[in-house]
Amino acid sequence: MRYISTRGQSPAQGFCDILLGGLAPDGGLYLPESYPQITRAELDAWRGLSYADLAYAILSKFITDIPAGDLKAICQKTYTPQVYCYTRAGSNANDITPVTWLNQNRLGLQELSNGPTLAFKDMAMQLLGNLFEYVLKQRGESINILGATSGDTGSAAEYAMRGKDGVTVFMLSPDGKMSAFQRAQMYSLQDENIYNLAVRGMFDDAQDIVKAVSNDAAFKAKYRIGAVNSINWGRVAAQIVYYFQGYFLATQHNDQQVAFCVPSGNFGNICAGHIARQMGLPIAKLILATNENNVLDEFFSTGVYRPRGTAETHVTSSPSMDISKASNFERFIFDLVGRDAAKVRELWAKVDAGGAFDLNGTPYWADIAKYGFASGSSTHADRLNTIREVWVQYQLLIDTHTADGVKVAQEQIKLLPEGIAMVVLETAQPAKFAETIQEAIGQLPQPPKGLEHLETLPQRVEVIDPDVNVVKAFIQQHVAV
Ligand SMILES: Cc1ncc(COP(=O)(O)O)c(C=O)c1O
Ligand SMILES: N[C@@H](CCOP(=O)(O)O)C(=O)O
Repeated sequence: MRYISTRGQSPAQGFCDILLGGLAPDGGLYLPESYPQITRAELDAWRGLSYADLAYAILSKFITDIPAGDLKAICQKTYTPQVYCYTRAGSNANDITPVTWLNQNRLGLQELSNGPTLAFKDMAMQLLGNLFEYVLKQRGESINILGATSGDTGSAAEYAMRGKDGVTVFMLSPDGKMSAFQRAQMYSLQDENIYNLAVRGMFDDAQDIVKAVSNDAAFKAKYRIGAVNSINWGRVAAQIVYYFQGYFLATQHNDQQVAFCVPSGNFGNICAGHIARQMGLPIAKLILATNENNVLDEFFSTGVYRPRGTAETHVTSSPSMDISKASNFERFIFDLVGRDAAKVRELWAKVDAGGAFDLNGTPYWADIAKYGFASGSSTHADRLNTIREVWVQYQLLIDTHTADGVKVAQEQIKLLPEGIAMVVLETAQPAKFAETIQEAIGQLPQPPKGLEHLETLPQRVEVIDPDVNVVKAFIQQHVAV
């Protein structure tokens, strides 16, 4: 399998090369030359596989430059109930991402946050850590990861990479915008290969810095800069797997369809759902849920994509989705415009200059329905109501991001044909957002065993201005060349 850039001006490369490289040299994002198509016989054969075997079956279609035995061993090592151990009481830990039904097999929650940092990022990041280690060892190389987080990618990456030979992590986070638990998860790590930099700004400022560094070819090569955000195709590829698993757990046979509702910010999670659907997984609808930062809901409702600046980006109680410039959205638009890279370049010339684009009235917009998207958004009040309602009605505690998903799913389920189940992706555990949970139900969530004292540990973080040169200088000081 070869990978091409959404901007069309970089040579096609194999998986292991793009795994270490992140952004394409032309500033675009990598995608497979074409999506593998799943036959009905394959879908039938995959029903009932363990998560690790399913991951291997799917990922081996995308990763053709790692020997089959090695890739299988990496999947087996990654997807175990020991790694994904924070399962909800009563759920089957062997499913890795179990589905809990709220409403008679109609509305379900797929638990994606049972990994070490209690968010869905662990689903892909644990695999990425093992893939990095494998590829770097094969090549005798090292890598310096530069990432941006709004709360969950950072800790997931740091837990996946801590102590790994040849890997150093520089993680940018928005100063003061994450929850106390999220800050403690990252900043309490004392490992020598982990550096936390809190940027005076929002996530989008941090992500812009990551992209600017990645677009400086000479710096990137000299300091061996790699990516762990979902701009890295490896992240998206690994996320495809749980859509298949969710489908199998939510249905009895492969003639059925499922709708997924996905709490969204950077468009990485739902992008994986889009690709699963393009591969032939019977997904009736992909429903995108945003918080008050509703740029993506605006696009799917109007055809206008208008990323917003820091001043227009709200600090909300689902902070990991406080994103106004969704990097993965470019991958979807590449497909929507018929994989016309020149068109993507034209649209992103506007976006990169701080502008917007409007596809309404174009042939692309006329085609949008065939991709199966719907969308909605949620507010702080909605979030509190949803958390309270799910707690009172079902005795289940959900986090603030999942609550955004449940709120939108409840609106959209009315539009689905009977017999199609709606699965909301549960993207984090409530313990990460204790303050809002207390506001919603009047009591604090119970932190998982072993994590009760996390917030009392000493923290190590450097606060910096949102300036690419400051970040480059920091890397130069801490990396030997
Ligand atoms: C808990 C949680 N939910 C939802 C999202 C949104 O996912 P994505 O950015 O892939 O759209 C994030 C961050 O990405 C997150 O951390
Ligand atoms: N919500 C994310 C933001 C980064 O998203 P990514 O999936 O592109 O890494 C976070 O929690 O950090």
